[in-house]
Amino acid sequence: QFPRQCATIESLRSGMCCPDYFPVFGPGTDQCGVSMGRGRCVPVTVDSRPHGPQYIHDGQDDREQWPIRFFNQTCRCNGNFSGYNCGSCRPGWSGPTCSQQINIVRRNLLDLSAEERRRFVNALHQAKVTIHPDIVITTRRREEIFGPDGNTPQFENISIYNYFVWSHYYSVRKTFLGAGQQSFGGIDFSHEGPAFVTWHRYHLLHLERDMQNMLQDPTFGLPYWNFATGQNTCDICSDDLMGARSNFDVSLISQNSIFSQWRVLCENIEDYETLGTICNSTEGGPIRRNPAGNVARPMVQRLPEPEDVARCLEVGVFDTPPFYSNSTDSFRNTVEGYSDPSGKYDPAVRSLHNLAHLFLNGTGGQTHLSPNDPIFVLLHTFTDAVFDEWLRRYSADISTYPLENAPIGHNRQYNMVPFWPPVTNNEMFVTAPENLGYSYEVEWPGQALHVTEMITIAIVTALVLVAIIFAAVACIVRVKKNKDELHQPLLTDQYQHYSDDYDGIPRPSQSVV
Ligand SMILES: O=C1C=c2cc(C(=O)O)[nH]c2=CC1=O
Repeated sequence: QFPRQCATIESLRSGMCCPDYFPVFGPGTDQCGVSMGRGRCVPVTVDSRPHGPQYIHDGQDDREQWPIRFFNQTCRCNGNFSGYNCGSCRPGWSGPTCSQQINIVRRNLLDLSAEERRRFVNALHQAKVTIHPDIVITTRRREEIFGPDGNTPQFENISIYNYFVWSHYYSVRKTFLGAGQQSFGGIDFSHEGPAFVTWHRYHLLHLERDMQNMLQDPTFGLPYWNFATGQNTCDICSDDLMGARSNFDVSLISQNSIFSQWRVLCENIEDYETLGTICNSTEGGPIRRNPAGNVARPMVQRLPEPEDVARCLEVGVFDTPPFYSNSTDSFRNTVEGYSDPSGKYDPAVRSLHNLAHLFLNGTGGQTHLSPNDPIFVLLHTFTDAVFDEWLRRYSADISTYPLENAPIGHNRQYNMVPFWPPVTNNEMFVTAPENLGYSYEVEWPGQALHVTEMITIAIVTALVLVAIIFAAVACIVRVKKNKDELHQPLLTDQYQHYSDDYDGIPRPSQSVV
């Protein structure tokens, strides 16, 4: 969450986190790359608009008005420069002066060749075991951050992938209210509100960027898992991808997969909640996964259908009051999966993103743990692809993204917790190819038909058919009649009489034809 350079007593005491970019003349001489015009150190801007009624313990949580409890000065970078010291480029830009535009393609995992699959799995594993070069995590709440002796800052190193896991945990952890008191759970900075899509978008961008740097490959793109194919099986759970099922334990991953060796972070949730501690980088047990195996909840033994995605994309309003998990006719609540795919809120329903999580039935289905299962990455890139398609179809209409009164952390201008440098939800509400330098190689299912539409189409088709039959019959009758007329004898009775009488001499009452 914070740059290693800022994890010091001095930095915390001063509230300033503006690391040098290229300090030729000693520490503090090139804060934010100021000497080369990359950026400068400025006060942090925080969202101080009111939040919704769900959170009732103002003043008690370090994540309020993020990141002001830790730092109040940060780098603001110029142009396309970006990052904690303005040493990197904004998404979509690369090169030494960040002037080259780039586009990363995120592809369907199942479309990757055998070699591409192998490289992706290896890259994930490398991220799991490589210490993050820039970021450290806090392992205590702010009031305990100076350590027991008041002089030992409570930060830890963490691997690149484990930082991805930890940042999700930190965004969903409960508010500690004191020893002996129950922690407060009505708080979540990344789910059940409009920031669901923006937060997870940034979360993925961060991992993708970290992996690009680790691999020294600026073209590396995260693939996606289309979890809405109409099949109710985990089609990416094979040993060349996310790992098959173990033959020895239905809820473990096969030993032929490297992911069977992964160990999960943030398991000791009861400890964190009762002791007021924070998950650290210590790993625990293996990933558990039992797709479609939750016999106690048959509703989550299936995956979403392609029509569910098509229908969800027809919900044209981004979010609706109360901007929470009970919002109805809200695209965000529909793709998140608390509403049915047509947008109607129903407390008994789990669809799209939520259904895919619950289908995994194990580590990937528990919010504080879910990113430990690498399927999380692929499930969320697909969810982000749906969000991006929505942004394209509705011209990124932000008018229904609330500026205030959304659940805490979800207002439009709120800095997403726990990222550094500060980045607002607003900044992720843009079409990805044009603004963030990546796009999805994906085909969307056709427009879904509602039952009423299907009935209307059936009735209209039937009426048209009846009309065609009538017209055809009328046509046949008319043709037949015309034919009959043509076959009339050329000399009628009347003509015969006339010709019988005709002697070649015209008379006033007779005429020659
Ligand atoms: O990891 C997650 C697990 C989830 C379970 C639900 C649910 O609807 O019960 N939602 C989830 C979101 C997650 O991110």
